[in-house]
Amino acid sequence: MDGPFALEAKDLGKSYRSGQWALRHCDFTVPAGRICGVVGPNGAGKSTLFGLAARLFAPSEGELRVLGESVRTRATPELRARVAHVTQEKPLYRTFTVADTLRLGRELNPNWDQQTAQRVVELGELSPTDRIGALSGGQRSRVALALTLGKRAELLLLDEPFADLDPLARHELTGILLARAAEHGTTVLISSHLVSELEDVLDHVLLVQSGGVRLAGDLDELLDAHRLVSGLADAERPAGQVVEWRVTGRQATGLIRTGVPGAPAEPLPARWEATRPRLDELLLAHLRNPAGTASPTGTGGQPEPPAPGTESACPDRPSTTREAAA
Ligand SMILES: Nc1ncnc2c1ncn2[C@@H]1O[C@H](COP(=O)(O)OP(=O)(O)OP(=O)(O)O)[C@@H](O)[C@H]1O
Repeated sequence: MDGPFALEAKDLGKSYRSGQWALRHCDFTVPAGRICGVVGPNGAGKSTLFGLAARLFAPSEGELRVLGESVRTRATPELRARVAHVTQEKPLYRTFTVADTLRLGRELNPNWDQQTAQRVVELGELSPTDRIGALSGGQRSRVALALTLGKRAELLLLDEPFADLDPLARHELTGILLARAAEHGTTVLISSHLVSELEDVLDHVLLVQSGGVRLAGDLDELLDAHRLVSGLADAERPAGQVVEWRVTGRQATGLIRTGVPGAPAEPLPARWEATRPRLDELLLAHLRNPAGTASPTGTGGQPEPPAPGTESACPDRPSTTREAAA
């Protein structure tokens, strides 16, 4: 897909002082105006990616362009105003009141949207005189989101923004976020472990695993390019790249990448059933099979599926056979 891109990474890598690479050889793009989920296990490199995009630190190798500008260029106040970042820690001044905090937001941000910021705190029934230090974790998250939305930035980097919010608050704040993003064409990168809650929210996905980008692309195209299949284990298998394969008794099930996203899938052999996976099914199958062949950009070859009968590599499923194409 052509630009404009909100993010463009080429061979991006970041190592910390310990020498450990948190991200390495990452190539991906996120088109402007997308709501992009950044998902992956603990320690995968998601927060590091947000930190690079927010210019908290520089890449150790490769390049990352944010809203068309290299993150290696000096961060001017204008560039800073275009990006809002909520870190997992959501740092706020504990001695400030809610009103002080919003006032600071207004003074620091030329495009400040007081109405939206105030609405976010009022919906949480926070009083302007409440001290930040006396708020619960979820209430502090709400104030941090109020500051972020009030900034009216072009790119929102939200690292686990809803982690300590109750389901009602998550639902309500997601609604405000989406409405604001749709109205202003804002690009949103949002990391979360609550994948099933995100399916209706996202239109783009980055799956980060072990410091690499495992999958990246338009959500519908990625889902269209995969099929959950089930059939008899000894029958001719459907064509496609095997992401995950399980045999239980005579029954086989698996996740298969059927081809180029958007291209019609090949017809199934007789006696196989196929369904489009949900987002959580797609991601979990890829995550459970880190040696899988899925290419990071959303296309891939179609090697022969592996032969059935391989011993399970999954310690919690001893009676199940599971294979990932190498
Ligand atoms: N300041 C740091 N110094 C050294 N290593 C770090 C630092 N921050 C992160 N790392 C390492 O970089 C890797 C990626 O960490 P990161 O915080 O980006 O993961 P994450 O995907 O955000 O994880 P989580 O889902 O747990 O928040 C981890 O191995 C982590 O130990």
